[in-house]
Amino acid sequence: MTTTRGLEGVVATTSSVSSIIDDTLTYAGYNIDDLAENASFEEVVYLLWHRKLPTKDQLAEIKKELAENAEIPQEVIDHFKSYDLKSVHPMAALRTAVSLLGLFDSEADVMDPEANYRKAIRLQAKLPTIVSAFARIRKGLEPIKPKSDVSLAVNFLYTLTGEEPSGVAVEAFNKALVLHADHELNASTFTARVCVATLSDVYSGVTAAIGALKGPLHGGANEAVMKMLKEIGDINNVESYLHEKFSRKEKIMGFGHRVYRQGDPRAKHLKEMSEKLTNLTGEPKWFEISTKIEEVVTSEKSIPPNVDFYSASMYHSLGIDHDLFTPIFAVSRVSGWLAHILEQYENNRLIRPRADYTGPNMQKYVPMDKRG
Ligand SMILES: CC(=O)SCCNC(=O)CCNC(=O)[C@H](O)C(C)(C)COP(=O)(O)OP(=O)(O)OC[C@H]1O[C@@H](n2cnc3c(N)ncnc32)[C@H](O)[C@@H]1OP(=O)(O)O
Ligand SMILES: O=C([O-])CC(=O)C(=O)O
Repeated sequence: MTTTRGLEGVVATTSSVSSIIDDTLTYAGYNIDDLAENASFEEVVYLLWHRKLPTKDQLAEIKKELAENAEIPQEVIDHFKSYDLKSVHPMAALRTAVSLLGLFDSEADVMDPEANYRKAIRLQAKLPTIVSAFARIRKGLEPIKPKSDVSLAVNFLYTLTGEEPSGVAVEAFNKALVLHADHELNASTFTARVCVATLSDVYSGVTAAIGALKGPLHGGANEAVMKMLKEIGDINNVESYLHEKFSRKEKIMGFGHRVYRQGDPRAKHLKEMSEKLTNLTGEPKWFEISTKIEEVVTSEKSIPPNVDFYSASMYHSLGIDHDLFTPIFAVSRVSGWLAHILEQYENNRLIRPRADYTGPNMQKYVPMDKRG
């Protein structure tokens, strides 16, 4: 048996949801640059789930369905309130809340395609509300009821802050949602597919995926980037900080990618937004530190930034708590997970690779009193 560590380069399934070919990312054949400039997040959700752009009526319908399903059960809110949330990471809270949500869905274990689509709508609609409710409850604030007639981007920012978001904030947030929505067979999507390939349910698949996204080698990197920016604190500290990291052979968060070689096509959009928003908020230093980091890491290590690098300073400029960056990634990526989960059910086969055993052989059972 030959082993491929980390399954690098292994093609584990076919998929028509998204593709990465020669460093170009497409959702159902539409280039990410095109979608980032032109599409609403709801259009992208529809595209990922149906592989075609919605008509005006179809878009109105999915927007209505998402807005109408955005409220979460009072029990989930009460559950959050029953914990001391100071030391709870919002990704752990989200993972638990999604699992809990399944208990309030009478269709949770109904496996027909229509029921699974309805669950996809409910999950996509409720994830933003879970994140904003958690963020408020841990500050001693009451959660805010989502509106039934606004976009998902508006609803998230509104239920987070209680204020009508500015046009600039909505535009930037919508674009970030579009850019994070899907990414072929990344670790969390693969996790979701492995889970539901046992014919487990949609809630289990999404719960498992959230767990995989949480780690700093995957979605958790955006929070880690902001931590690094704060540790550096001043543009004059960038080189010494990075050189110390290089000498300790530590990874620089927000750089590198398993698939992209020349660079992540999403990073330039986030870089543009980070520049604009950090200037608008009067804190250009976060952008300046970021570009200096990029300059040093690319010139000395030839490793380009990924999607998690400039999203950090961009979300910071929107006034979002740093540990909510990864949950926001999940708010967008759940659209991709759900597209892949539905695709997996359509043509399912159990996913079960092999392991090359490296332990001892021919061991004989030793009674307890003879063990050294
Ligand atoms: C949404 C996302 O998930 S995007 C990725 C988010 N994650 C991060 O930003 C964390 C930092 N980056 C990384 O850890 C990696 O680049 C990953 C996890 C993204 C990809 O990992 P892999 O494909 O397994 O690459 P691997 O870790 O083997 O790195 C290959 C080489 O590049 C180096 N390298 C890769 N990324 C980095 C980095 N960010 N900083 C410094 N060196 C790096 C490794 O040290 C290794 O060097 P070596 O061959 O001398 O040992
Ligand atoms: O594809 C990957 O390995 C990670 C990534 O960029 C993503 O999930 O967006």
